[in-house]
Amino acid sequence: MKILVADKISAKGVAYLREQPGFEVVEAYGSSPEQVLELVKDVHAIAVRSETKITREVLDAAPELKVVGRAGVGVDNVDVEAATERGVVVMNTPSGNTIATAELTFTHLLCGARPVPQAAATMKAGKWDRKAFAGVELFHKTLGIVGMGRIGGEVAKRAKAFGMRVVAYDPYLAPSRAKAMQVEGVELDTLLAESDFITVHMPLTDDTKYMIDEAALEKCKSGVRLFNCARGGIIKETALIAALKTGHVAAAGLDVYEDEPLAVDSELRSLPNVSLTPHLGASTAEAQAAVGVEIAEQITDVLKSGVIRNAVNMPSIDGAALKVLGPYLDLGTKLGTLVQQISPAQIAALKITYWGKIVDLDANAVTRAIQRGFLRRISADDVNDVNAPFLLKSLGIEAEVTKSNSDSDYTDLIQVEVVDGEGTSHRAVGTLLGKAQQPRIVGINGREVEVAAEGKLLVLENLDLPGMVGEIGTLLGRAGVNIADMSLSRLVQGETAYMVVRVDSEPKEAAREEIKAHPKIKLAKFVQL
Ligand SMILES: NC(=O)C1=CN([C@@H]2O[C@H](COP(=O)(O)OP(=O)(O)OC[C@H]3O[C@@H](n4cnc5c(N)ncnc54)[C@H](O)[C@@H]3O)[C@@H](O)[C@H]2O)C=CC1
Ligand SMILES: O=C(O)CCC(=O)C(=O)O
Repeated sequence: MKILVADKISAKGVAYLREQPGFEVVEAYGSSPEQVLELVKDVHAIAVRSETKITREVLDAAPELKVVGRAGVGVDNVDVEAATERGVVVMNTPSGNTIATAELTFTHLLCGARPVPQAAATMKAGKWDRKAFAGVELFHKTLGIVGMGRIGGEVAKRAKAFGMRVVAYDPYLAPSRAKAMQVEGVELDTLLAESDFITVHMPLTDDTKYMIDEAALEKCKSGVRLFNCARGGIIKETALIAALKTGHVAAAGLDVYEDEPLAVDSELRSLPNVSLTPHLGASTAEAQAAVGVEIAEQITDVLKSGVIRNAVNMPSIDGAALKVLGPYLDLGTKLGTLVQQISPAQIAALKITYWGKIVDLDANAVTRAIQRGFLRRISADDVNDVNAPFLLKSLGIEAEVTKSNSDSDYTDLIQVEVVDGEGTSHRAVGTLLGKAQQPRIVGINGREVEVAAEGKLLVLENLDLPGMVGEIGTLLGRAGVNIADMSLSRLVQGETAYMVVRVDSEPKEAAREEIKAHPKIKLAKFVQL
C-alpha cells in the first residue's frame, strides 16, 4: 500500500504510517499540480492539509486510490463529489484543531479591541506612541457568533469568561445547546444589529458565501468589529474593505481569504485597522500533533481493516457501532446480492424495509451495504459503500427506504425488494438468528423459506406435485452436486411451490440447462452469495 503525504502533517503522524507493515510512505510537499498528477498514479491513500488540491483530474489519475485524509476540518480542497463517484472515501479530523482555532479567534478579537499588532510594529520601528493605539474593552460588550458548532462553542465559552453577552445565529442550533452554553439564539438580522463584535464559524457553502456583504454590514452598528477564522468568502472582502475605510467597521481580524495565499497587492494588507494572519487557525503544536496522528490512524484503519471514521461522504461507523451493525451489514449485502440474482436485468426501483431493532439503529450503513451487494455483479465500476448510492442513481434505479413499526415474527427483519420495468416485484427477506446472529433468508417472493444466507443456492419454483424433491435430488446427484440444506414452501396446495437448495458446488452448465428445461420447473435461478 502506497501512501502519499502531500502536505506537511505532524512527524508523529508520518511516523505512525511508516511503522505499519506493508505501507510505503512518500512525503512530497509543495508539489505543483502537474507533479501531484504524477505522484498519485499508484497511491492507495493521500494525506493533505489545505494546500494540495485533490481535483477530479487528480482523482482520475489515481486508479488505486481508496482514501483521501484531511488533517483538519474543511475539505474545500478536495472534490468530494468526484471522490464519491469513484468510491474514494474522504475523511477529516473534526475536533483536533478546535481549541487552536478558537484561541486564534480570541487573539484576533483581543487585537480588534486593542491594536496590539499595530502598536508592536511601531515599537519595533523605534517609536513610542501612547496616543495612537487606544482601544475598547470586551467586558459588557455583545459578541455575535455566526455558526455555533465546535469552534463557535469554544469561542462562546471564552467570551463568557471575559464578561461578554453572547448572541448566536445558527439555523441548526438546538435551543437546549444554546441554553447550556448561556448564549442567546437569535435571527441573523438581530445579531447584526445588536453585536459590537461579530465572528463567523461555519463552512463556506452556497448559503454562507457572502453572508456578510454590503447589505448585512449596513445592518450592523457603526464601529462594529468583524472576525473571520473560518473560510474566506463568508465575509465579502470588497464590502469589508470599503467599510473599514469609512470606519463603519472599526476593526477586523482575518485568518482566511477569498483567494489564498492573499495577493501581495491586496488592499487588506495596507489598511491600518485590520489584523491579518496567514491561515494559522490550526497551527499549534498540539493541534497539528492531534490531527496528524488522527488522520494517520484513520487512513491505516481504512486500508487495513475497512473501518471508516469521520468520513464526509458516507456514514462513519466506529469500532463499537461496527460490533452492533456488523451482522446486519453482512445480512444486507447478502440480501442485495440475492435479490439481484433472482430478478430480471431491467430494474426501476430498489426498495428496502426494516423491522425491529434495526429501526432504532443507524440503518444508513446497512442501506449502503444492501445497495453495494445489489450492484456487486452488475456494475462495471468498483462498487463500495461510498459510491453505491451514486451508481444506483446513474443506472436510473430509484432507491427507497422504509422503517416499519408494524409487528413481525422476528426480532429483526430486512426486506429487499426490486420492482422491474413491468412493475413486478421480486423480493427477499432476511433475519439474524441466535446468539451468533447468523444471517438467514426467511422469505423469497412472498414464500416463507429458511436457509442460511451463504454459499451457493438454487432457487426453484416448481409444480406442487409428489416426488419433486426426489426428482431434483436425483438430478443434482447425477451432476455430482451435494445438497447442504433445503427449504420448501408453498402458498396453496397443488399450485406452485418454492424450493431453496443450498449446494456445495455449482451444477455444471448441462445440469443447469436440464433443471431450467424441466417441464415441472417454472423458475430456476442459480445464486452465489
Ligand atoms: N482557520 C483555520 O485554520 C481553521 C478553520 N476552520 C473552519 O472553521 C469552520 C468551523 O469549524 P467547526 O466549528 O469545527 O465546524 P462545525 O461543523 O462544528 O460547526 C459549523 C457550524 O456552522 C453551522 N452552520 C452551517 N450553515 C450555517 C449557516 N448557513 N448559517 C449559520 N451557521 C451555519 C452549523 O450548524 C455548525 O453548527 C469550518 O469552515 C472549518 O473549515 C476549522 C479549523 C481551522
Ligand atoms: O491545515 C490547516 O492548517 C488548515 C486548517 C483548516 O482550515 C481546517 O481544518 O479547516
